[in-house]
Amino acid sequence: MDGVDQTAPVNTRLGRYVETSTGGENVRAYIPPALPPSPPIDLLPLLERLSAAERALGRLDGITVLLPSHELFLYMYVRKEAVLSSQIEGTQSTLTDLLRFETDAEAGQPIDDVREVSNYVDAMMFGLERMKELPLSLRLVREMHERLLQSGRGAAMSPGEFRRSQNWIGGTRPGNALYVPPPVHELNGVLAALEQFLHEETSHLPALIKAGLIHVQFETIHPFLDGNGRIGRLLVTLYLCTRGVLHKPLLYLSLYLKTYRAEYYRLLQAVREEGAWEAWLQFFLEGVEQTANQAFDAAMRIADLFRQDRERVTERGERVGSALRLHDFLQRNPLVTANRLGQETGLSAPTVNVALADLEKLGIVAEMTGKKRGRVFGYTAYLRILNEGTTPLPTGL
Ligand SMILES: Nc1ncnc2c1ncn2[C@@H]1O[C@H](COP(=O)(O)OP(=O)(O)OP(=O)(O)O)[C@@H](O)[C@H]1O
Repeated sequence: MDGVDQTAPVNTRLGRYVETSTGGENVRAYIPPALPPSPPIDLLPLLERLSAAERALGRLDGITVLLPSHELFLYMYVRKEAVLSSQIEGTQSTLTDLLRFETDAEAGQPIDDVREVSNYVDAMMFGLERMKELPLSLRLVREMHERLLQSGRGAAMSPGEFRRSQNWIGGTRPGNALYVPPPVHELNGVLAALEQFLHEETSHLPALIKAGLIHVQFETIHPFLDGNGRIGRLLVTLYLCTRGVLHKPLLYLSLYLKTYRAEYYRLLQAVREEGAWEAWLQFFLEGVEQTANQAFDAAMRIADLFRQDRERVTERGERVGSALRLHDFLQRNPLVTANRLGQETGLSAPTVNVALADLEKLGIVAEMTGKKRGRVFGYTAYLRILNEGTTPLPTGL
């Protein structure tokens, strides 16, 4: 490398640069060394954070036993993550838009935005199912990517395929980019090494630490033309599931990474430029702890809400059976059309209408469109908990 001080100690955590030409310009592309970092991660200053994150994660994982409705929570949580993760990417859809889209009701945001979020849900659900038959691997990552970009804006960005052209991050052209990931001819090598690290057991690093290393390495490689952030965030959760740290995919870091985006990007950059893995890991573990605690707290509040609302419906004493049936259905579908409620619960249209009016009087549901036809009902307090943190940022942030 030019300009390297030959007397300075070599930082073996750093990779190498190669000249490559793209967009008519010569740029220096970075090739990261394989994981784990060498010299090894200094775990001592991380221990306190690590054990706090592990505790929080264990508590969250425990709700799958504690909470009878954990499948519902997971179902909604996957959707919330899809909204947040897609907002990082720039779509303005809200959870309500997604749920409306899924109930065939009109969404408030451009259809492309909502479709993108819906594709993300699809990619996640697919990945979770596929992991039952295939180990976490490059193949699985590509298959998820194919679903993520299956339609809408992403369709032109080679869904399911690792890139065949040079990309860059930050800046308006390769020449002024913040970072240029590995050139195409080096991709196979760095990706194979990453795949190997997904399965290695000789480093004896804690699974959470490894999840943090894997995320950064994936972003540094940036193997796709688009969707690297979303797939890289998903990788963290799927990895923790394969390692048995989580029994259900309940941890999603998007809100944390969105909230502290500038710091997040700075730390990614510092790993590459200085080998500053420990600083990144501090930040990552803090994120795991915060996120796991928030998710646990939300799950508990949701369980309480369901119980209290059930009691309120029962105490009313009139037409309890049909109102409870609707309440039950709304827990799985907090946004639903009156027509669908009839179809799914087997109740007649007049019975559904009366039960809805009862639930409205109790303040449990509210009509969302203000229209006479195609009415959509929402389980408002439940939606409020689910929507926490998902209000889109003003554009430009
Ligand atoms: N300086 C950087 N070095 C390495 N990776 C970076 C850097 N800045 C950002 N990134 C990563 O690149 C991701 C964005 O890549 P890409 O646009 O392909 O993904 P996306 O899923 O379409 O977008 P997003 O992550 O914004 O939702 C970021 O989420 C982050 O993980």
